Amino acid sequence: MILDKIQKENDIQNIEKEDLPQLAGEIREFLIQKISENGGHLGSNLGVVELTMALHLSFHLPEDKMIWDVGHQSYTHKLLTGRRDGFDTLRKYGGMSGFPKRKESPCDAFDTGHSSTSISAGLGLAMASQLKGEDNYVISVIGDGSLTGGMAWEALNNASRLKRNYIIVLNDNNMSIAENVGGFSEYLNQIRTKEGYQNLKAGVENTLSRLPGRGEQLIRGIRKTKNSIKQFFVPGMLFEEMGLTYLGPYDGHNIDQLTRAFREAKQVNGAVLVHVCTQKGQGYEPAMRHPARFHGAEPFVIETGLPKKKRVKANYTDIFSTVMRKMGDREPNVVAVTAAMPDGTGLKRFRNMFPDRFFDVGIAEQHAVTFAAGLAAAGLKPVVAVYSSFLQRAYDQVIHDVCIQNLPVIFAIDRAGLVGSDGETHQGIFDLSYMSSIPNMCVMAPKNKWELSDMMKFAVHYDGPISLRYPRGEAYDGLARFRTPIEYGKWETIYDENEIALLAVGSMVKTAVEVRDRLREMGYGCTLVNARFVKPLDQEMLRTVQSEHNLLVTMEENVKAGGFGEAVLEYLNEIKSKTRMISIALPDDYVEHGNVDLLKQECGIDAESIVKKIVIEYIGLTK
Ligand SMILES: Cc1ncc(C[n+]2csc(CCOP(=O)(O)OP(=O)(O)O)c2C)c(N)n1
Ligand SMILES: CC(=O)[C@@H](O)[C@H](O)COP(=O)(O)O
Ligand SMILES: [Mg+2]
Repeated sequence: MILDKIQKENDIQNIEKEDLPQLAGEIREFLIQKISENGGHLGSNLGVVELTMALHLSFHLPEDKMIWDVGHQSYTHKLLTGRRDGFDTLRKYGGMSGFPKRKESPCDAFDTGHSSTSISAGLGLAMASQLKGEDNYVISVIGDGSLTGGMAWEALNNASRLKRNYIIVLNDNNMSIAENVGGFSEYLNQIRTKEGYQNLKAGVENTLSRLPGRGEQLIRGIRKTKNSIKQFFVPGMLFEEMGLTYLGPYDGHNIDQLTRAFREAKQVNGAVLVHVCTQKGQGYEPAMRHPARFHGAEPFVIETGLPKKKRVKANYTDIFSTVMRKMGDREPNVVAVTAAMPDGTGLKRFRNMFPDRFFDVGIAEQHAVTFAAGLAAAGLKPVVAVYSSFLQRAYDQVIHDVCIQNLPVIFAIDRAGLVGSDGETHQGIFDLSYMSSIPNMCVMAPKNKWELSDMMKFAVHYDGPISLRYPRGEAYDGLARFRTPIEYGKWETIYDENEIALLAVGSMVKTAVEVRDRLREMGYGCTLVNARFVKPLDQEMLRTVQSEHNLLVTMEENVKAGGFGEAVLEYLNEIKSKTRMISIALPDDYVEHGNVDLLKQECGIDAESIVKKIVIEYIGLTK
């Protein structure tokens, strides 16, 4: 196998040119095999095999710096930098990350995970090299989807300042996770297809030739000053006018063409954009046919492309999806907004039924929030469905555009809590803190699948900003008989006893049920409160509960700092409570990738760890 010859970075440069296509084939086979076992981002990785090979043939690592936007497509890069064995533990606890990590390899120049950061980071690295007088190359690889993010354009706007070489590779596969959206995407689309380009060219020439007197002259002038009219009228024009050099478009599966392009790009003094066209899922039929499903795949059967495990129970996203569909029927003012995640957030069904009331704004969380604020200011009821970690981007928009004006925007925050194999960048562990810190924001979390539906119904009639968070994965279907109506700022008592009171938020109610069962087996009386509202707190209930128990235990799947436990503690302090409290929450740290149950154990928020902690504390209290 040619792949066996790749033991470390730059080894690819010793492979014979005629063996490169075979190497590409072996890499694809390897990736399909490993991702079918462990899950991972298949489509994007299959799409960039030749592009990554060409980059590694053209640059020298780790001196040259490659930054992978989002980083979900960095698997071939990992393979070519000596991390083949890591694929056995891909995205597992303690194993290799699915994203670039500086701590994993000196060849990973910058950590990524959230989109549209690579140009800013690359520009920073290039500018630093310029200041230090270094002569290495810096390359940012960004997808067409990630180029819908405003941050990428903020960086491009700055790139013309650079006086040394800096290469931006636009990997254009005409897809985000779902179809890419927006004007720029359509522009690329037109250029990419030969027909589109020909039409554009003909159109431009036509228009110019109709200009009285000077049209023909203008066309001749353009042809003279640029080596072809194509170069002038492709997106290059846009980039060139921004002070960048544009090269392309190139066939992203042709290693020869790509290496020649990079040779040319290296000659440019300043920022240069190399436009490369690839096919998502290249080389694996099911991934080419279903790019969204194979963007991030669960383990699957290679022959059929079908998932290895059949999902039996509904997850929270499914429940949200159904609620939205029904709400769309009943509430004509409800509109839905997503930042490039119609599949992941479950809005696809709403989109299909109410296309005019559905907005995919691209990977643009900040814009999504302010856009929703605009919709709300005009009397509509926008639901922004967004992953917890991606909403971090729009903190100021939530404050400045939604909450100061007290606008009725609903934030449906999916993937809130530990998400598992995507790791640090994607864990949704801050939203309770950042949403509760904002005046006017109401913060809720459902205990089970029915409560998510009830909360959405409550939210749609609530006149102000409101957020509800729910975790990735299977929806809890326990505690079905506890379905008291949602009342603003009121918690729900599920079990009422003495001694210890568990005050649990959202996903932690399920854990609290288990904790309570174990404590009761040990002979402790245990109250269980579903703290539905994190903000406002149910102060009335809290006052009563603290007076009737010896120990309060708050439980949340969120970092401790600024979370539910701190809010409760603050109130207890305010009323000069003497009742002892334990806060079960995530540590002041980033949580790496791995199985969620394992991560919970590591973080001490699983039932067993909680019981141990409570018992030690309680025995100490009652001695
Ligand atoms: C801020 C942010 N929002 C959403 C996502 C989820 N996300 C990951 S990859 C992706 C699509 C990226 O499209 P593109 O850059 O074209 O890469 P491709 O998958 O096509 O290779 C999205 C929306 C993210 N990682 N970061
Ligand atoms: C790379 C990225 O940001 C997404 O593809 C993310 O991995 C999706 O996560 P889910 O699998 O939870 O939808
Ligand atoms: Mg893309």
